[in-house]
Amino acid sequence: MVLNDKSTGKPNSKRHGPRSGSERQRPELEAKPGLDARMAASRILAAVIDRKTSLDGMLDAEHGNPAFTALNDADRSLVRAILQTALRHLPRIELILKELLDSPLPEGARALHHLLIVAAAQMLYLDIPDHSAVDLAVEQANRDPRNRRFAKLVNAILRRIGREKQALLEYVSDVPCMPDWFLDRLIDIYGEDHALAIAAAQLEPVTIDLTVKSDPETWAKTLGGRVLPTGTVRLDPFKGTITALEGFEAGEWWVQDTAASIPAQLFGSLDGKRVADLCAAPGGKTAQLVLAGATVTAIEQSQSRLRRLAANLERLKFQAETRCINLLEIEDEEGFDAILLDAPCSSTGTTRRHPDVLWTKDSADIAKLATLQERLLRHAITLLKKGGRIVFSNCSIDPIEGEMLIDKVLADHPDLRIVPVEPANWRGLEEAITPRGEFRTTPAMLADKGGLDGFYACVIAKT
Ligand SMILES: C[S@@+](CC[C@H](N)C(=O)[O-])C[C@H]1O[C@@H](n2cnc3c(N)ncnc32)[C@H](O)[C@@H]1O
Repeated sequence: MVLNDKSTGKPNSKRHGPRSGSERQRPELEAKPGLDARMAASRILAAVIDRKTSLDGMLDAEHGNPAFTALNDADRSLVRAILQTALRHLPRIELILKELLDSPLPEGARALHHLLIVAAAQMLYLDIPDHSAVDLAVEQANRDPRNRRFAKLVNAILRRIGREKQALLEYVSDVPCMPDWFLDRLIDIYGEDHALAIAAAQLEPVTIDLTVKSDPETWAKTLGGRVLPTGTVRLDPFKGTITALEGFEAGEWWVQDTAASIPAQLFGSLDGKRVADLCAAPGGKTAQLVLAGATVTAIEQSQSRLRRLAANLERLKFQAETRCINLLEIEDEEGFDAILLDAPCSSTGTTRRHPDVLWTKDSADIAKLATLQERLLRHAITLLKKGGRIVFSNCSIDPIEGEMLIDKVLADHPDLRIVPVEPANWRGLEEAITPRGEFRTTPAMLADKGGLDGFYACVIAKT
């Protein structure tokens, strides 16, 4: 490898000034298959990294970023794959570019940075032929007045990536793919080995997990999956269309990460109980509560998300009362027998599926969300009957949104106590149960079975 070979080509300073007439007549708008997808990917990457916009909303088929919604289905899948890959491997790709550049990109050359990241992600981590990625990136540079003068540089850097791919991948193979602030935080919390295992786990392909209404063993056989300690049916690997699988139309199962299936199971039987699911949409846990025999009130403040929940319950042929309201406005004199509060959180446990999370949130966001969760939990407690149980959960791996928050609330409530989870009921997941009986999964756990999301769940009883 020639990492310090400075033959990468330089910005063409002659092209700095106003464009000549002949340049202006370039056939710039000639259609080039795949170019729109790359341009959309670069634009959306800019929104994630520079403007901290979450990826999910921008990749929504109807209301997403216009550059995305304008694409056909194949290009949309490609953009999704490019962005997930680029964000997952961002520190490694940035390091490779840094090594190959003679000098750092000019201050503010963000469009060029994003273009290079998008192209390099395809060449290094996706099955896209090098020549196609390079040609499209050069064309993309030529079409953007901000990047045109760097087209030769783009060409030179990307060709080197093509030539030296294996050595470059080897060179960055130990680099944890997380922002430093987050890795440092994980090391403080979990120790270095576990933190690095979490960083490695988020680069593994994600599995498809199904919660089934009944008989997981038979469904595992039917769908070619296996049953996990949570009762989840895991399809791994899965390629295809979920909605085409047997049992989807009939409403026999729903997609739910195995870690996300844990909190609602912690109540045990809910036969005849009146249960509130306070942050309910899109409804995976509402469905579990109905399945466990509860009469469920599903509370959700977002109208559009509540519509999704209603559609999901309809497919599953489940019934629940639904209310579109901020849970802080609810009063219930009778009190619920049980409450699930699956609170909005930093989602730092879901970076395998949502690699944008670490690039759109920071420690101040996490602290803010913890404060919100505390308010929600304190209010939820007022809605619980004496003798009732509340399960507090979220998909963060930061204890300030979990264990520490529970400590704070319990310190003010002598009438509340943690009901420890019984490890004997969770064979194969014992490592996820804390000494005082909470559930604390991280993406580094269940590694031999394909991993799981990071989740926190705690059962609290009111006396
Ligand atoms: C983590 S998601 C819940 C996922 C859901 N429990 C499931 O398993 O499908 C959090 C949800 O809480 C909703 N939410 C946030 N704050 C709320 C509030 N104050 N009142 C009601 N719903 C709220 C959000 O709109 C979001 O849909």
